[in-house]
Amino acid sequence: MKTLLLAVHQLLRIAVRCDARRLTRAVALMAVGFLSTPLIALCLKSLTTAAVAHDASVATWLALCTALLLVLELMMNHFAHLSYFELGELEELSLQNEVIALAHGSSGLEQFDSPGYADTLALIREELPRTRACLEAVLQLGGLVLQMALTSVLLGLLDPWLLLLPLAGAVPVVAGNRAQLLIDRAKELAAPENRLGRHLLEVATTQSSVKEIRLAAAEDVLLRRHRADWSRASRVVGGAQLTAAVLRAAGQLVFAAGYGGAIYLVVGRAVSGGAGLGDVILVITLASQISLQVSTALGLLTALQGAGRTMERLAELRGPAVHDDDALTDVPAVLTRGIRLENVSFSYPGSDRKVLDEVTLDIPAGTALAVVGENGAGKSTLVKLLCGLYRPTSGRILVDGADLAGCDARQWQSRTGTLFQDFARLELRLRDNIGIGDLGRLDDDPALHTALRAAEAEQVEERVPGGLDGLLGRGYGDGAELSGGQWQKLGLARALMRRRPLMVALDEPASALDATAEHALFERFADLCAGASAETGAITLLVSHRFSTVRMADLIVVLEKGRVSELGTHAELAAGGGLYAELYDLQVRVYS
Ligand SMILES: Nc1ncnc2c1ncn2[C@@H]1O[C@H](COP(=O)(O)OP(=O)(O)OP(=O)(O)O)[C@@H](O)[C@H]1O
Repeated sequence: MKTLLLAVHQLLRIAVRCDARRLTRAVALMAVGFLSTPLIALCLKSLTTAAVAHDASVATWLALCTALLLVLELMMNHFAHLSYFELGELEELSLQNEVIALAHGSSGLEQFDSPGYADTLALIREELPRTRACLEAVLQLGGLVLQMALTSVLLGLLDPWLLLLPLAGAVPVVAGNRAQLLIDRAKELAAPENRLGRHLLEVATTQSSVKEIRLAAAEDVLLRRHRADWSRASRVVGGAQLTAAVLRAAGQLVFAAGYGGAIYLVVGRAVSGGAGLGDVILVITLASQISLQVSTALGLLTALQGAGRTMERLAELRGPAVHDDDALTDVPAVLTRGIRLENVSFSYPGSDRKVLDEVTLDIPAGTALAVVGENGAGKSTLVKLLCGLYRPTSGRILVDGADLAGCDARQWQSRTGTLFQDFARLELRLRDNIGIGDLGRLDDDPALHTALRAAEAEQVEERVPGGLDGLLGRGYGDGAELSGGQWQKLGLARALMRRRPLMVALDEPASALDATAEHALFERFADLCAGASAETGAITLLVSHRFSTVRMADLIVVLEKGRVSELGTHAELAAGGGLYAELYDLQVRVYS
């Protein structure tokens, strides 16, 4: 019941916010349409009585009234639909906007590491299109309540015992409600299997993975796993569906008994002379209407119960608001001292394993710092912490002496340009791919071209029909397909769009580039870093496994199992005989 009321409240609230006048018109039209139905039964009763009494003129008027009410019953819902169907679409849009806002409501990423959060988000995404029809369900349910109230009055006036009939009608509604709860709970239990099933389907059918799956002939393995996951999920949901069907049938049996009892009562009174033929017609008509009302209400409640669950899930997403609400300090306009990591340790949410362990590191303003280390050493994690996407589990990150945890993270992020190792391939216009790096300059073609040049990506633009306004990828349209290296260059151009950055962090920016492109990129890049450093004292952070690039940095830090094992210039570390020297020698030998 709470879930249902939540759905009704939220859907009406959003509709009022979207267009209160249109909603009022729809409610009025629906009310007229729904109230017509029991009035038809009343007219039929009087019509029968007039006909039995051979009163032709009253019978004629009543026949006209019945016809008019029938027209109202049929037409009002149709006109109401014209008012509320667009409202339903606006509701869905408003909820979609809220989901996007919630997913990005925090500057951090912690919530995305929780499997519960992922499940909730996946379920909401799946259910949202269904909310479009839910405003109609709320209005119809309101109409049914009015209809039921008028029906009860008419039955009660005839015989107070007949008031039991609408009560019997409530039994299948309550049973249906319970049944739906059982199904919802089962769906939640099966959510992880369903999520895995959907993911396997995606893995097996998306272009990026399909070639390797085919070469490995792994489709059978995936199919078997997919089938096993779905059948585990459907066993859980199937069991609940069966119990729910039994519950619903029991509720409907109670109503059928009430229906038979009411007709038996009024026919018995007619036989004994206590009621007229018109009364029998009234009860039979109203009882049939109640039967229809009950089955309609069951369908509507099911839809609204689902919408209520979606609203509850949205409330869950609103719940874990992540640490953006404290009094925040501004980030400095320019870096004078630099960034200091002070005993920084970090474990990902839900894990005790320290990915970074007591890292202490001074990065003076204007420094180009390279971070090296073996796979899994914690390099990308360090970048994410420096971007304010995660907070250290313990220790502090100081930006010119101010704790990053106390700074306005969004402001800090707006002063950092970052290319992640798993950079986004935005299957949108070329312009969006770069312009998202500085939304204020999305339509500033010269700025976009400068970023493209800086990332050595001018040729990518030439390759895209329509240039900056051309579509990339086949996500939703027939866009240009790019190579991995070309996508990476766009990611870099995006990172370089930031104006007056305080930190530019590039995580493996050349992993998909050929040697010539890499060399050209770093020559251009060194100039850019020098410019940014002179302007704002910006720090450049480069994560790379390629020592030809790393050696150009002012300072190099080596991470080993989340700890700083070496720190110095290339010359110092190469002569130091540690892991850096070992990896550097190995790479020089391999390439020579
Ligand atoms: N979102 C996450 N949740 C839990 N653990 C994670 C997450 N991301 C990374 N890790 C773990 O943290 C450790 C460090 O990962 P990270 O990506 O920082 O390493 P890296 O040094 O950048 O490695 P590579 O050179 O392979 O890119 C790894 O053991 C990884 O499994």
